[in-house]
Amino acid sequence: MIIQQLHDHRVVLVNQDSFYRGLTAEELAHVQEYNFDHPDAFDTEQLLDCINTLKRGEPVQIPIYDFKTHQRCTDTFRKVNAADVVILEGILVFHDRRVRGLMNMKIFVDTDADVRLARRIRRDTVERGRDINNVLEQYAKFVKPAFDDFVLPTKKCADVIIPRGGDNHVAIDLIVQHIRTKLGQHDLCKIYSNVYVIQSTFQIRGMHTLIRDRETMKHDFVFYADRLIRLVVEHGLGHLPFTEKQVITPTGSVYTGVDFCKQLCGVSIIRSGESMENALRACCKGIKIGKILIHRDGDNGKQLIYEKLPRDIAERHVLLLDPVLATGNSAVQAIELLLQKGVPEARIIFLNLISAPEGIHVVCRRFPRLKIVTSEIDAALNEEYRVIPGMGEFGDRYFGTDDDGPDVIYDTPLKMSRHLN
Ligand SMILES: Nc1nc2c(ncn2[C@@H]2O[C@H](COP(=O)(O)OP(=O)(O)OP(=O)(O)O)[C@@H](O)[C@H]2O)c(=O)[nH]1
Ligand SMILES: O=P(O)(O)OC[C@H]1O[C@H](OP(=O)(O)OP(=O)(O)O)[C@H](O)[C@@H]1O
Ligand SMILES: O=c1cc[nH]c(=O)[nH]1
Repeated sequence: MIIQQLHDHRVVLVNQDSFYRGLTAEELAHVQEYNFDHPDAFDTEQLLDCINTLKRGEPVQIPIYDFKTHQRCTDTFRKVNAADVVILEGILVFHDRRVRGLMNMKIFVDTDADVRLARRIRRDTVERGRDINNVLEQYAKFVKPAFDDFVLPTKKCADVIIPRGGDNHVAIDLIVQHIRTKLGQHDLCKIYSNVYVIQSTFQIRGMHTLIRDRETMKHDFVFYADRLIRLVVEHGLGHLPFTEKQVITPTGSVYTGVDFCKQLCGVSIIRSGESMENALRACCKGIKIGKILIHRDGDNGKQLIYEKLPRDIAERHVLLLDPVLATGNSAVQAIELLLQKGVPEARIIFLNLISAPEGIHVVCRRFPRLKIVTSEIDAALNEEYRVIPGMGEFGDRYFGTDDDGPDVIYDTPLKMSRHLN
């Protein structure tokens, strides 16, 4: 049902059943004694191989198991293409810790025992050519004990437990929604749960097209950068905690809403970060704004030159402002300083227009509790540490210093030299 509703070629299904071992001649001779519900009945190593291959983005050949002959087809396989979402289903998929470790979301479908038995009788007599006595015997001897020993205990490993199985339309809708959201996200958001890319619209794409176009003049660059910055700031503020608040409307009715978070502070990384201050001030009346200046010297050398922050910054939620995240070096320096000043990592929201994947890896690995809010994640950094496709030097384009000869060349740029020369 999930796959039907998603109707998306980026979703594939893998059944644990396909990994049933074929029975040996000896086992076949005593098939009534064979326990098909024991974890050993599956080739879990092969299942692990297949899922790992799919997770690497490669297609796999999955065996085909015949429930009537208890054998695998020797010459045919089912090809499963590389996909963004792999749904693995089966009665014992949570038994092996290694298999569980490969899952991003674990769903346990909880159904009453009588429903399970009734379904099984119907299926095995109609689809698998068994008689009812045989089904009941197998149930009592193997299926029920195995459920108690191997299936039920794994219920606690699940992230979500769904009662009533396929009849639970609300649960299925929720799962489908969740997968759709994940499919719409950038790969880095799937890896790091603390990275948020604002939902793209054609308006946003249009603004990005303008600020990235090298033909765009300063006036338009500033106008569209400001519009995008305002959206990022509004989105970032949405990640602050809130408290519930009730007000009385002019009709005398109660409106239950929320109260904005207090104790905020903006911190801009000079110089480009200062372009984001107005948007923050426009949203948060009277907000205090601190400044940090970092000197970029060569590829790695970063030096803190200047900082001026509110004395009580440790008690505040900090909105760190810098429109470009490239190598992440400037951001790391600035965040380290905030942590030294006693700001808890989880209270820092880094607001950003364009991020390079390299910078996201660096910042997220080092500060997993901080949030990054950005409007687009670009493809990469080039060998000169410029964001590609990028928008060139943000600061020079925004502040109009991009036609001063050597200053536009990125080579070992010294932030300070631009400001002091
Ligand atoms: N008699 C018999 N039973 C088997 C054999 N292979 C698997 N089973 C039974 O089939 C069950 C697993 O099959 P599944 O089809 O995964 O069962 P399910 O997941 O509950 O239901 P489906 O939605 O129909 O797949 C186990 O409970 C086994 O008892 C077999 O070769 N012979
Ligand atoms: O992630 P990183 O590799 O550290 O690069 C990002 C930094 O580069 C830009 O500033 P720049 O040095 O160009 O100075 P500017 O703000 O004065 O333009 C940008 O505003 C960041 O601060
Ligand atoms: O491409 C880049 C990299 C760092 N800073 C910028 O402004 N642009």
